[in-house]
Amino acid sequence: MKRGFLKTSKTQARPLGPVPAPQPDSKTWASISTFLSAKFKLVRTVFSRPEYETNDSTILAVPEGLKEKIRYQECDPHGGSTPDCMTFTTLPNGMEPGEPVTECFFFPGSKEVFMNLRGFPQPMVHPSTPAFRMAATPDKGTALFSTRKLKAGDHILTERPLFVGARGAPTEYHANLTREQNTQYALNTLEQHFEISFKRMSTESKEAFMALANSHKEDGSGPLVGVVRTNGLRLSGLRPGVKGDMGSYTAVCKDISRLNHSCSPNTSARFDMLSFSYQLFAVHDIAKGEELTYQYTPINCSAAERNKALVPYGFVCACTACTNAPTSDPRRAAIEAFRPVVTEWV
Ligand SMILES: C[S@@+](CC[C@H](N)C(=O)[O-])C[C@H]1O[C@@H](n2cnc3c(N)ncnc32)[C@H](O)[C@@H]1O
Repeated sequence: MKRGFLKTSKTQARPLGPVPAPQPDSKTWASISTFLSAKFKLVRTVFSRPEYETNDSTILAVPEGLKEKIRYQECDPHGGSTPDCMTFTTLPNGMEPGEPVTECFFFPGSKEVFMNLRGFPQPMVHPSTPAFRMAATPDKGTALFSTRKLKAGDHILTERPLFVGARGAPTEYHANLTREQNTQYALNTLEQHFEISFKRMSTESKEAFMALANSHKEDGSGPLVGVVRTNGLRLSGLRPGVKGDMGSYTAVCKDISRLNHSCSPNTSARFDMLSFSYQLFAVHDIAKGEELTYQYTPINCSAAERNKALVPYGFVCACTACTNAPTSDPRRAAIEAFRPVVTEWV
């Protein structure tokens, strides 16, 4: 899960929020909205991605973000696409009214990954007995709890995401703006793209989406970008020919996104392509009533490194591995040292 942000003094000191000029002149905004609603406008753009993965509270997009050039053609904000166009679409297609569907904001080629899957879409497979409930905690907001004793490997829940989208939107890079201003500009553009997907959601999905936590209220993120950054699970491998970070999307779920972080999580999620849904499994035996947890960051590093990575989520982890770092850190370092050997053999 790539998540949220921050109320640290460091962050608040960062001059991102009221940046003077990425609210460019009205002419520039007009050109963005023209771009979004354009039918035939051919715009050469650069891909500048707000840097979600930084381990500090800085969000940087450009100029390092000039990683990819996209050509837009006949972009239809109401859905549909051409082969080289960003796509706003609803998946799976052909669902009965009321069945869960996902609003998607895709790069070229991702929708086709699903449409070309033999047998797509398949029905979602749910666990035989419900295994979780959502409840408030005293100190960690809303959380999920097990409603029965679970064994490692047990299926806890299945759900289709509310939203799956690119983690950054193609934006124009303005040489006359500062790095921070371009970052803000990229965030604003991303918000506009997410708005298109949001408007396509059912009322129920909109309510569920906006009810999710937002730890990005003070860093220049718009309300939709804030929710996505706080709650998105990384979803990789959906961009043919694009590897690594640039090939991954973010997925926001009504229930799974309520899982709080632990450095010793007791669940793991997998995305099932054919049913376009996440399935959550227990990775340890779990007692009835125990909180279900998930890892937001890599966990085989030191407590200090983990908590640095968690800064964007706006909390300090108080799990036992963090509170017993002198004991836990060497153990995790030993596991990490051993891991490449295991990987080689499996
Ligand atoms: C994806 S949401 C998880 C669900 C969230 N608790 C809610 O109320 O919807 C991420 C946010 O939950 C909170 N959170 C998650 N794990 C936490 C933890 N271990 N300790 C304290 N707060 C946590 C943080 O506010 C974080 O930004």
